[in-house]
Amino acid sequence: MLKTDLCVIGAGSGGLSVAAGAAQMGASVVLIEGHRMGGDCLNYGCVPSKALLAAGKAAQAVRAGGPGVEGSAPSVDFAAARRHVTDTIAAIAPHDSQERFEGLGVTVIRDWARFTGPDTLQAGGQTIRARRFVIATGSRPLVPPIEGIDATPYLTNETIFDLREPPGHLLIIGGGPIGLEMAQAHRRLGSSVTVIEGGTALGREDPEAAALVLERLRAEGIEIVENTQARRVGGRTGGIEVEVAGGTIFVGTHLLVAVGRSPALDRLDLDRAHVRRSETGIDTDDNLRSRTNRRVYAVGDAAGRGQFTHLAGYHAGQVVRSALFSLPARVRDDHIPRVTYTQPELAQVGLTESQAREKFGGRMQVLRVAMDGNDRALAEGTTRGFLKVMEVGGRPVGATLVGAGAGEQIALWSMMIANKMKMGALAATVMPYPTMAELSKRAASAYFSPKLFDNHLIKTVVRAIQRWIP
Ligand SMILES: Cc1cc2nc3c(=O)[nH]c(=O)nc-3n(C[C@H](O)[C@H](O)[C@H](O)COP(=O)(O)OP(=O)(O)OC[C@H]3O[C@@H](n4cnc5c(N)ncnc54)[C@H](O)[C@@H]3O)c2cc1C
Ligand SMILES: NC(=O)c1ccc[n+]([C@@H]2O[C@H](COP(=O)([O-])OP(=O)(O)OC[C@H]3O[C@@H](n4cnc5c(N)ncnc54)[C@H](O)[C@@H]3O)[C@@H](O)[C@H]2O)c1
Repeated sequence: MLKTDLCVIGAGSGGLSVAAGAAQMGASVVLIEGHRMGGDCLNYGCVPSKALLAAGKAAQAVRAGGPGVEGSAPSVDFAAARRHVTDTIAAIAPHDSQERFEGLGVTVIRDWARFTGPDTLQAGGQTIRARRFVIATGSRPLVPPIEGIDATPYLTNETIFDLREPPGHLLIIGGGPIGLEMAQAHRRLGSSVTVIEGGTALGREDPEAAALVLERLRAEGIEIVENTQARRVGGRTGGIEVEVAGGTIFVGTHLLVAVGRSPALDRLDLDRAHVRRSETGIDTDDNLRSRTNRRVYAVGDAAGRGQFTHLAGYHAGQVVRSALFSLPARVRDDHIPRVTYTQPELAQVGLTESQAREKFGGRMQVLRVAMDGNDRALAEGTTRGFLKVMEVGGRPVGATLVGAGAGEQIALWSMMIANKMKMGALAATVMPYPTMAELSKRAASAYFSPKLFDNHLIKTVVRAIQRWIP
């Protein structure tokens, strides 16, 4: 019997952050991982996908050329691109390793954990009794019950990065962030790509911003069919068929299934711990605490409140605060950004325009700045894109950015919204010239300009003062 203050199940983005934080603050911590340290983000998610996208971006830069440089067909070394993926994972892995966590004083057990009671679980041949448990087991690719799927070879995010040869023609079911990031990376590295999307591709995003991304993907030669449900799949690697509603058959060499993810909870024997599930994950209150077993918390994808590494990290901070200090930790979600790392990038924080309109009606105004008015964008030749800021009562309630560097620039709006800052804070900030960051400053100017420049009273006062001063 191992007794501990905190037992964390899952060593991915959320679990590792909880374990590191709690151990460094003096709690005894047991961390249990059934598969790879680092979880999905490091091994099968964010890291390999961004590394492959970077390789695709390099190929595209050659293909497209640039100011004064004519484009030419790139010579793509797929094995080298794949090496970049594994090297990037290897470079980050020590940070998430068993050795590092043991160095922090954490007891690491490599096994699948399952509850045996409300305050006990079993892993690695041991029973662990803990004051508090944190379920950080992440999510798994959802495989829809499409006819023929069991008999057809398909890839998911867990296997696509293992391909040794570029797919000749990659068929992708699902036009969400996974589907589209993989579509662009593979297209740029030389594959033909068809995306089959049941609804609207990037359907959660601002439609105007999503349209810019889709336009670019299509211009690069990716076939994207929307409002088309995959109904049946068949064939074998090299000759895969996807039949859609209406009877059309798409033919390719490989199939990627990217239709969403479901929480990984089935191995846990939750019933034994009296931990109830919700539709999307563990049923938790605003402290991320199970409503049915107060010893148990959930973070990250397992909490069913969104699927992002930075969200898992935010959850971890809140849980450490609550579990170690018994402080209330109401989680928010209005300040959590998200970025789709296609080129152009699409970034969102807070409410989209339509959500803000629905919530605030006429009290909300949209401040819009186009990238083609930004001097740096003109110099770089990256003028497609825009920033939209949804403002209510002098404060941003949402921001949408599409274009080069959108993921970096959204950070400013995340800070504004997280800290409920007013537009004046941005107006008082001096941005270096020429940078894309000036785009955000322009949004603040767009807010203040009418108040200053279209104001009859100000004009009258200025004229009066000018008449009086020597
Ligand atoms: C292709 C792809 C690209 C992505 N890109 C991004 C991105 O760019 N930015 C971003 O923010 N997010 C991205 N995500 C999402 C991100 O990867 C997840 O939101 C994040 O990994 C969630 O962290 P987590 O700690 O909840 O779960 P995970 O990182 O999945 O970790 C859970 C861990 O728990 C272990 N586990 C499960 N059950 C048990 C058990 N019973 N006992 C012991 N161990 C167990 C698993 O083996 C796993 O290691 C991407 C996801 C995918 C699939
Ligand atoms: N850049 C990032 O931060 C990033 C990147 C990748 C993944 N993620 C996370 O992972 C999550 C999962 O991503 P995802 O793209 O798998 O899921 P998703 O839910 O975002 O998109 C899946 C898409 O598949 C479509 N679909 C479902 N069934 C279908 C069918 N039978 N035929 C055709 N289309 C069908 C849906 O309409 C939807 O548009 C994301 O929501 C995100 O939180 C984040």
